[in-house]
Amino acid sequence: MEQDTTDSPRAVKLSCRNLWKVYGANPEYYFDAAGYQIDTENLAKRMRSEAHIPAAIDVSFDVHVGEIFVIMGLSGSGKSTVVRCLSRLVDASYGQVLLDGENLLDKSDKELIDIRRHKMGMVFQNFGLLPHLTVLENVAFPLRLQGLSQAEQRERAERVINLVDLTGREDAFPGQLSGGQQQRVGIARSLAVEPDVWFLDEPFSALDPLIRRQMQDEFLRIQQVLHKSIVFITHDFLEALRIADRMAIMRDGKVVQIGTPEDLILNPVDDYVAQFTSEVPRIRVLRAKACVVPAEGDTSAMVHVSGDLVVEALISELSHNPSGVVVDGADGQPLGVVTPVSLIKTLAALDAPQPSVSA
Ligand SMILES: Nc1ncnc2c1ncn2[C@@H]1O[C@H](COP(=O)(O)OP(=O)(O)OP(=O)(O)O)[C@@H](O)[C@H]1O
Repeated sequence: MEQDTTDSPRAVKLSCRNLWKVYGANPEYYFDAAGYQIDTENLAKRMRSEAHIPAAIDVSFDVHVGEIFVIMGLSGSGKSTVVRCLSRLVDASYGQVLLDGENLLDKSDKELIDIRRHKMGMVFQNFGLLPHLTVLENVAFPLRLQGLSQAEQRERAERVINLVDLTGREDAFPGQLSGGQQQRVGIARSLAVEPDVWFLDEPFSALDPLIRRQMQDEFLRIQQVLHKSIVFITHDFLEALRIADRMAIMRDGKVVQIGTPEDLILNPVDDYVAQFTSEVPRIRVLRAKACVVPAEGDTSAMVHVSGDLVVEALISELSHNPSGVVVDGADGQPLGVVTPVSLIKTLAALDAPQPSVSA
């Protein structure tokens, strides 16, 4: 059962409601105007037994304005299917995809082309550049489809090429660029249309680790400037941890948990989620407020730290203040204290061994 462990009041940009994508000869058979009559689990089971593949099963989540929403899951869990349904590159079998409150599944092909050209940006793992066009021409390509004048195409393309730090390479062909540079062109091209929502399907996974990290930094820098509403697929929890505001974990077509990376690490709903987060150093995620114990005795001489301080930095504070620190909440009121011993106990409890996932 999907669980959203966050409670964010931010405005919703894109909403996915009870979305199903079923591959097979006759997916419509399972749904009527009133929806479906049997429970989700049994319906998916029945589809599988009747030579259909339920690739997305009753998927629901919201992407807030300006948010980076990450989807993770093992191979075949349905991540790409969901994102393709959101952009209607494939048609969902059932459910709703609301962009600014309007259901994309009700739109005509013509309306959709327009929405995709003006409101959506997409970046894929294999870059998808046109080899016979230069960097400038590749980036300007969607603007040509929009019917912008040559001058406007050039002005906008140059602006986004500058944004991804490729100024000076406008006349190069994709084959003359490194993988990282090619993906920068892909990013620039998807941003040229000034999209409202931005879909990125494992955009950095073909890059080697060092370049990948640089591209993540670049991506975060661009997002700080542009504040797009983003759906980002990755296999890599450390990547998710760096970039996600919130994330969904998928398994066998279903969303099993939605939350901040910190929520997922600290409160995984099951072993599958716990397994994804097991490689993450807890001290980079855990915050002081999650480690407090009640104060005993006089704390007036103790240093105060913010409840949002990550434990990595808290350890450094404790090395200078071995009797402990007072941890304050967002309102400035003390939540409790952390001592070296209480912190070791908290971390030891979190690092208890997790059972492995087989899927
Ligand atoms: N065109 C298709 N026809 C039939 N089955 C499909 C089709 N596309 C995807 N599937 C199936 O749907 C399921 C979900 O696939 P999907 O590509 O969405 O997974 P994924 O989580 O994105 O995987 P990966 O991480 O390997 O890209 C898989 O079982 C896949 O075989």
